[in-house]
Amino acid sequence: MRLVEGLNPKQKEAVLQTEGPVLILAGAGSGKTRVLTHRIAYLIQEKNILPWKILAITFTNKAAKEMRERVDQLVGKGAEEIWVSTFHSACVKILRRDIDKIGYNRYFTIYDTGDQKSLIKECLKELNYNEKNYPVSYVLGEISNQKNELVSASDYEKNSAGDFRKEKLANIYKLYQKKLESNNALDFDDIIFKTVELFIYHPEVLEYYQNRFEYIMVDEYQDTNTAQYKLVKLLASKHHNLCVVGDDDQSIYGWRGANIRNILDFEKDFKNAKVIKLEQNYRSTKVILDAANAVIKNNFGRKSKALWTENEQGDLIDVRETDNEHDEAEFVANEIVKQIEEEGREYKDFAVLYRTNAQSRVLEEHFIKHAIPYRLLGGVRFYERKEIKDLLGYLRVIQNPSDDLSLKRIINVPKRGIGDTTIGKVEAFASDYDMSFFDAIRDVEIVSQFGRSASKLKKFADLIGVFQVEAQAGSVMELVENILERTGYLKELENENTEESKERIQNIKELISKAADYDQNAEEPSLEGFLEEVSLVADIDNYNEANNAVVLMTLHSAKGLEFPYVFITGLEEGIFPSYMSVVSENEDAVEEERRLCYVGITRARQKLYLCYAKSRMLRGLTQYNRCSRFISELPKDLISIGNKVKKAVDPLAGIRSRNKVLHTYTPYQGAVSKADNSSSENTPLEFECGDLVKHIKFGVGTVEDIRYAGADYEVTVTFPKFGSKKLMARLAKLKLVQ
Ligand SMILES: Nc1ncnc2c1ncn2[C@@H]1O[C@H](COP(=O)(O)OP(=O)(O)OP(=O)(O)O)[C@@H](O)[C@H]1O
Ligand SMILES: [Mg+2]
Repeated sequence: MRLVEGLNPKQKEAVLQTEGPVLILAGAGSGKTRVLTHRIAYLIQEKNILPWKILAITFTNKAAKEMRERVDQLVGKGAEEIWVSTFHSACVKILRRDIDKIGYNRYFTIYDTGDQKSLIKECLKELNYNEKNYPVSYVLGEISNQKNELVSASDYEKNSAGDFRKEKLANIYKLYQKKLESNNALDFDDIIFKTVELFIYHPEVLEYYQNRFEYIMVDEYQDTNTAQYKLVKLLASKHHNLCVVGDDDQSIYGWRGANIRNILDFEKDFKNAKVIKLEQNYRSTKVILDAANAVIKNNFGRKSKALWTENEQGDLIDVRETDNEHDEAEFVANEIVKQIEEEGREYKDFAVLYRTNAQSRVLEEHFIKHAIPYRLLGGVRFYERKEIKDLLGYLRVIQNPSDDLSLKRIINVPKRGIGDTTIGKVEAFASDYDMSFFDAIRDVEIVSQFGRSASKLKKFADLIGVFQVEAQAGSVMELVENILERTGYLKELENENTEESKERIQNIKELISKAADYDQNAEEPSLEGFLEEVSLVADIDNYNEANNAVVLMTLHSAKGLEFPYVFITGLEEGIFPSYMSVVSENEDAVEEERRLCYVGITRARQKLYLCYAKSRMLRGLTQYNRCSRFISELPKDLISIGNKVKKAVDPLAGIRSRNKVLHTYTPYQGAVSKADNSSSENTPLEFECGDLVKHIKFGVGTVEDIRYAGADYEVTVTFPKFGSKKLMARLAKLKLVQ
């Protein structure tokens, strides 16, 4: 059988065991993803299962695409009919068919974080709550947690009775949800939540999919949250042919609600589950694998696994200490150049990983200096740029005129003389009569009440009406070009003729080519399909292996990928493991960081570099951190300490002792006026507005305001549990949190 050739006996067993629940629990690089691909091919080719009866869930769209290509290679045609997608894409497909049953219509918009924030701000304003007491990101995080746990706004309200703060949060959650509904919009968490809701309230819909998906497979199962788990359970409860693969040691999304229990309790939840362990690693050298095992061994409460490999011993792990982040970046750049020149490597063989996106800037600078081509995943995303969001705003309104949020974004962009007062009036009217903004301005009689603005509103509504007709014709690219021209958006940017406007025009061109690309390649191109694709792209989806460039990304993004050479940078206490995990003294948080480290190490096939800097300037603050505990957990015989490491500090000595993070003070440049500063000998504070600080009793909070007050500063801090507090900075011993 060609399909199982080249698989080891355990992998073969996992492919052949097609019936009933199966858990493939295995360490990194043991071929889990490969097994899934072969399993799909086997089902189609050997078991004659129709491709459209198979559902495979992957973690990124990129992984989905790759899996489809691999299946294509293995079985030839038919692969396009398999549902291989992320949780979100699969659910959007399901919702587009039946969401009208739960009070939305199928042209719903998907809101990103920026949209969500705007909506929360509207809610706070309407409820008359102070943003300082209810910081937007905090509120959103809280709502997201609830949705991931399948707690609806009304359930949350019931649970919060008697708790003043929770009651307020419940009010925000309720209003936020009401607004989403009236805008016919879903946020990211809703996509899963609403699908589960649809299945529960409309068993006939569930039954349709239960019958359809005879075989279900889920990759990276350790990172599913409660809502996703419930979804899978519902879908699989008829045929029970559910195969999940995962590695508890690679669970790195606890902070996003992922529940490691889902994998550990699989055998309890699915009776007669067959558990298959894969123990041979095909990816990495012995040295790299031993290092990964040595680090993860320090976590408690894991299912023990013995990962081994037949691969060669390989190079020792290169541990580098540098003086600062620039030396670190310089080392990485030089090493890449050296490997390329001396070993005949290619740029795409290298990945540089870090804990937070902010660390990429210095690396980029040095790569540019050395003319090293690189691709950066993360940072400010293309679709979050103003001009792109404006254009998408138009597209969204054309597609879903109930989307008040997008409509308000574009109604006066470019300027067409519709001011805030008019917008306020229309909004009040629409809300009184429970209609959408667009319905109000589309109605001639209603519009006539708005005096001088009436004709402008009408003209705008007509323009959208024309675009709606044009959208039916199908070409998204033409629609985008028409919008740019007829609204005068492009002309305005051209007239501006600044560096910034030129860059915006470039971005717009990029959007046009994306639309063209979509028109050509989509099976059935439509505006709705284009918007969906745009909303669901993850950073990692933009990573293209064919590009010969070094890739820079966070450790989180690197999950599931592999590279011959891997650098992990910033291995310092307070950076990685993160400051929050170190100061919280919460062992679970440190263990999650350690799993992230395990993920990072196991991305490497041939050679691994671990870098740390004695000092690092990050977000305007210089820090002196000790070398990460993860380095000290490596056996000495696996590492070589490179030349640049100053032997004066033995990186392996005393690291396990409690680590201290030192910060140098940077002058505070916020609310204090110059006069105040010059008249004072006061030492500046180590934090400024927007920073996180820690208070012994209240915990971690956000600095909202700082005022100079004689020998000290009066600082206003909002704490998630305690609300807003005014504190004297030194007296209260506020400490900066990274
Ligand atoms: N039986 C095998 N023979 C040869 N190569 C294999 C075999 N099984 C897997 N590999 C290779 O090993 C590497 C790792 O496989 P894969 O990505 O499927 O592992 P994984 O368990 O999904 O890893 P991760 O935990 O990082 O997601 C890939 O390059 C794959 O092609
Ligand atoms: Mg995998």
